[in-house]
Amino acid sequence: MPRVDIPGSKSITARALFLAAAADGVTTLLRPLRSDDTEGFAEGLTRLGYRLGRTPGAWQVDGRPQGPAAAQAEVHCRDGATTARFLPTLAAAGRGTYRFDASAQMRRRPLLPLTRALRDLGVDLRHEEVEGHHPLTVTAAGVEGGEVVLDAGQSSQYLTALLLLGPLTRKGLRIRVTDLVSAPYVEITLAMMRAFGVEVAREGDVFVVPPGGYRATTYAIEPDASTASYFFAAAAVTGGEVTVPGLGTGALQGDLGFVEVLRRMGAEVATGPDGTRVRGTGELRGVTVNMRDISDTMPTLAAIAPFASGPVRIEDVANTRIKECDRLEACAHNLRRLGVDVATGPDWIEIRPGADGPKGARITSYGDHRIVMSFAVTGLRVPGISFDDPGCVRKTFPGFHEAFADLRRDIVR
Ligand SMILES: O=C(O)C1=C[C@@H](OP(=O)(O)O)[C@@H](O)[C@H](O)C1
Ligand SMILES: C=C(OP(=O)(O)O)C(=O)O
Repeated sequence: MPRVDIPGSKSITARALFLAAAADGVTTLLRPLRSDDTEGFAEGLTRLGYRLGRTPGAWQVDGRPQGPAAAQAEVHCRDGATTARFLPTLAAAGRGTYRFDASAQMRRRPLLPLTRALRDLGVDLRHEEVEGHHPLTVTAAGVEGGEVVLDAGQSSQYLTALLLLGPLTRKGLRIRVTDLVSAPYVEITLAMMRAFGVEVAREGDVFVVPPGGYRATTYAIEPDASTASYFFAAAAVTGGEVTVPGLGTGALQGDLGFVEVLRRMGAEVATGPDGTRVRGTGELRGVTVNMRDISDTMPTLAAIAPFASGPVRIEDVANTRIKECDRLEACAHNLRRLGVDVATGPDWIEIRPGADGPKGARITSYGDHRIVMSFAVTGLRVPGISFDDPGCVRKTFPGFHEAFADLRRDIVR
């Protein structure tokens, strides 16, 4: 029965790099994710003047509580929203002039609520072309701190960026949050700040972050739960069994909650201290599910929905329209090409499986790793599925196609 070693979490690697760079001392990160997003994050730190030592299983970072060593830098954030939102925020704590640009895809994605909050805190930040989008320049002179109001209804990454900045400010931060999406990602942030010596207090909708900086440590990165969703889904649709070690009851990532959706649909799920196992039972029921907390797994569910015995309705996922692509439309377009009946609304998608089942088609990737990885799961049961841009998986899992081919050999009878 396949045990699948899933690469490290993108979200945890990005936060760990920020925290290690900001900490006093040398931090060792164990099992970091090596992918375009996290390599881009690490390269950005190097450009800002941080010293990183990298071997395949461990990265060492020389922390600088006073901020970037470089007085001037140009950083290209590639496609990574964590890079594009966290690094300008880190740079604001230093002294110098830092310019950030990103890929065409990332340039389209917003960050105005974050940059507005940084400006409210006194940071000199200019968008060069379109207000609230990359490219932008931060002319940094340290951050005093104080109270700030933030709308994180588009992205929790705005809140994570400010939380991570808090201990680097002179007075600390009080962040009043008016709306919040993807809330479990904030829990990851708080747990990791704790591991680097900072306890954030909560007073209703206010997050209180103390000043005083971070402590360097050795930090082990858990496997990526969003990546694991493709392997769990594969078990559910093929009647196979998949165990992912390292994602157990103590896991930090909300996306592990995707297995609860599979359980509701009929799969057998066992989560223990050391990992999670999913077994397909041959039954896959329709389901209505709110995915506001775990929306990176929306495409995974959409791609297996055609095999369900009834309609699958996914709700409260408006912000999937401002990810690597408009994921609701990308899923709908590709499902229709497979011959599946689909409807979408501003924040929902409903997939109505037909009697004939899906047929093969060339999937439009939209440069989105999750579209490719999700429809690869559909391809386990539908012959003739191919992709126009299979390589875009490099954003979070460059070895995905090889790992999935191994899984196919093991579980598809
Ligand atoms: O903080 C993070 O690491 C992430 C938060 C989520 O984004 P939003 O908060 O924008 O939904 C998630 O979709 C993304 O893949 C990673
Ligand atoms: C939305 C995603 O990435 P990010 O926002 O970090 O670019 C993702 O990985 O699905």
